[in-house]
Amino acid sequence: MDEMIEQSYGGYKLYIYKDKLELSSNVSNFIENQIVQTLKIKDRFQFCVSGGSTPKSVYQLLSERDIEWEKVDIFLGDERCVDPKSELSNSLMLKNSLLTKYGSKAFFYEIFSDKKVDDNISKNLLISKLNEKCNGKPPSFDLTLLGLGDDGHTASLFPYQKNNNADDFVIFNEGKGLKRISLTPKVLSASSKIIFLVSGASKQLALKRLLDKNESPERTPSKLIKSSDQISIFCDEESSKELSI
Ligand SMILES: O=C(O)[C@H](O)[C@@H](O)[C@H](O)[C@H](O)COP(=O)(O)O
Repeated sequence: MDEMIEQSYGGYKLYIYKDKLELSSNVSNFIENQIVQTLKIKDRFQFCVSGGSTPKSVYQLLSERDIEWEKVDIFLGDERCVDPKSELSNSLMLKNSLLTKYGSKAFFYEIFSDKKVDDNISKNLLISKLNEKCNGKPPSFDLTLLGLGDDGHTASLFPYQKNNNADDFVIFNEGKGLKRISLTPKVLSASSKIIFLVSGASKQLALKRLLDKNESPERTPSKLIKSSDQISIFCDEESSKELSI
C-alpha cells in the first residue's frame, strides 16, 4: 500500500497521495473496485465522468483493466459546446483515453455528435438518455467523478452563475470563455458515490475553500454537490498544501 494521509472534514473524506502518479493509480484502483463490486449486485454500472485534463491518466489506466466494460454506461458531467473533433471537446478526450482498449466496450453517451441540433434538443435528448439508463428521479449514477477548477467550479457550474442550482437536470452555462452544458447539483448529488479528483498547486485555494464550512457556494460552486454519504476527495500533496493537516 502506498503512503497516504486520510482525514475527515465534515461531509468530506480527504485522501492525500504523494504525487499525481500515486494519485492516478489509486483512484483507478478505487474506480475499478467500485465497478466490479457493484456489478455483483446490479446488471449495469452508471458512471458519470468529468472532463478537463486531470483525470486523463486515471482514464488511461482504467481502460487497461479487463473488467465487464460492456455493462458500464458512461456519461459526462459536463461538455464544452464545441465541435466534437475540437481538442477542447471532453468527449474527444474520453475517446482517446477511457474509451480505448478494454474501455472501448463501454456504452458512452456523446452529448454533441456530428449532427447540429439546437440547445433544447441536446438537453432533452440527454435527459431522456439519463432517464433510460439510470434509476431514480433524479436519475442516479453509481459513481460520479468530479474535477475541481482553480476558481472552485465543478462540472460546468461556475462562480456566481445564477442557474447553477436550477431546479432542472441539465443547464447551459458560460465558463472560462466557453459555452457549456452541465448536469446540475440535483443530478450529481443523487449519485450513490461522489468523488473529486484534485491535483497540482493551482488547486490549493479552491480545495481549501471547498473544505471550509463557511465558504459560499456562489463563489465555490463545487460546494453545491452534496451527499448523504461522505464525499471522497482524492488529491496529491501539492494541491493540499494550504490545508492545516
Ligand atoms: O469541462 C471541464 O472543464 C470540466 O469538466 C471541469 O469541471 C474540470 O473538471 C475542471 O475544470 C478541472 O479541470 P482540470 O482537470 O483541467 O484542471
